[in-house]
Amino acid sequence: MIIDKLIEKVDLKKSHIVVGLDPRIELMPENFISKKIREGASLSNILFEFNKKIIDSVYDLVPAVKPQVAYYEMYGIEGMIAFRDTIKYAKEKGLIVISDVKRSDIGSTSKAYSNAHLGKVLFSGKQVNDFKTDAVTINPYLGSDTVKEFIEDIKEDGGMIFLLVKTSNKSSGEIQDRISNNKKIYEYVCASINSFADDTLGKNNYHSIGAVTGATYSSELSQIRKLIPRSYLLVPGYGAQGGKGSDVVSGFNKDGLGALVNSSRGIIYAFNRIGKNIGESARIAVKEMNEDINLNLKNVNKYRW
Ligand SMILES: O=C(O)c1cc(=O)[nH]c(=O)n1[C@@H]1O[C@H](COP(=O)(O)O)[C@@H](O)[C@H]1O
Repeated sequence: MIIDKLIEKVDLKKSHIVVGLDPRIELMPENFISKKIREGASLSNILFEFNKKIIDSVYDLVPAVKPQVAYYEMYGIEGMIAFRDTIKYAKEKGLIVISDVKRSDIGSTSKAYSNAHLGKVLFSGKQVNDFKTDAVTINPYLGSDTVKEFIEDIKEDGGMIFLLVKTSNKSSGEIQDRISNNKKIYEYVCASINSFADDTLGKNNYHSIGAVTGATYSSELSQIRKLIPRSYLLVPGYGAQGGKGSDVVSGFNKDGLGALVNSSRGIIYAFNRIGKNIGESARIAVKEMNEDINLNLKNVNKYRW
């Protein structure tokens, strides 16, 4: 099961970090782009090579990466080639890949999304789902029938899903914090996560249905941690969105596990702040972030190692 492999890698690397692979041509160093263009590189190759520099510099320090599909879709077919190649390469380097696709639709279409990213699609005896990954993000606000399609695939194949619970953006409260029958809407999502989780418990006592909860809402993070104690939390919002180590510790359990903290821009574009090349800067940024989170976990007696 991916959840157990994930925890194994967290322990091996002593890190709770997910590096977000959100490539944007206009944010990459000009000399990197112009060199690639001179060499005749395709757009997909430029995007992939950028990600490869990051992966090569951090794969021994972190358990997972998270490519957000929008940053590939916006570059058309070339972008999606880079998405496919990035997933494959990250897996080859021993990383867990969380594809941030935020999918969901009516049941039959959810099934197609699930096939695309977690399940199997055969044509003429060959697997053709190029984007097969370890875990995906899901938008649960369409209801349980849409989520169940993904759950069938993870039960069969061992993958993981992370349901959006309390997102990191400014207006996430407009709907997610609304109260109905004395409960916030996101609390209903937590209850549904607990009900979905049967039969997905791994050997480390965490199940395969995780939740996305932003670092930018620290007190909600702490509440959600208690509502879904056996779920792994994916916590974006560290760094570029203002989240700090002290904000994310409430997402962890007493066993020192239970949360993966994502940073994308703060790591992949760290060369702007650190002034070394893309890879070296990303490595320094990851080490700093690891130290920050681990130190804060020590302060609250949740440091595992
Ligand atoms: O599902 C996500 O990962 C996600 C959920 C959320 O509530 N907030 C959030 O920022 N994200 C994603 O996490 C990443 C954050 O990027 P940075 O702000 O650059 O670290 C982006 O890929 C976002 O799409």
